[in-house]
Amino acid sequence: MRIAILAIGRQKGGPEAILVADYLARFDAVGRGLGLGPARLQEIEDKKRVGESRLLIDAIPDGAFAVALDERGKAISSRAFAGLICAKRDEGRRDMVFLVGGADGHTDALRARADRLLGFGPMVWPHMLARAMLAEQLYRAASILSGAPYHRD
Ligand SMILES: C[S@@+](CC[C@H](N)C(=O)[O-])C[C@H]1O[C@@H](n2cnc3c(N)ncnc32)[C@H](O)[C@@H]1O
Repeated sequence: MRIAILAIGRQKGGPEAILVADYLARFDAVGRGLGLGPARLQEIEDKKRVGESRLLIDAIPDGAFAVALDERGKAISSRAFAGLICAKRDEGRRDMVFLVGGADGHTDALRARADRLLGFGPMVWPHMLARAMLAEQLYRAASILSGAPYHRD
């Protein structure tokens, strides 16, 4: 199952970009044996929130399970997150995508389109940091599913 982070904004270099690239490469290395990956980051740019959310919706591949990252979303444990990815893979989904908004967040239309709203708690995180946190959780999920000792409860 292919994974994509569809994210508003472009980042040229910087610590968050290094973290995203590093964790997605680690995800691919562990996920290869699990039927997971490749994982990619697709950056999308627009200047208005409505336009941004529309571009994110349009970038969702047909049949993909879409998870919108949103501070209003439900927070789940890393093991539950791994379980969600595993369940979508086992359903035979070809794509799972994660939608990260810009400075103004997502529209109601995007939230309605998403199959799941995922929160990292009620605090608002910078969108570039949210990407990096998500990439780490993807790697952690793959490690959990592979039985590697990276994750400790
Ligand atoms: C700066 S935040 C947008 C905040 C905006 N006030 C809103 O209403 O969503 C940019 C993006 O980062 C992600 N993000 C920020 N904090 C988050 C959190 N606590 N949980 C999940 N995603 C978060 C979301 O994808 C959000 O659209």
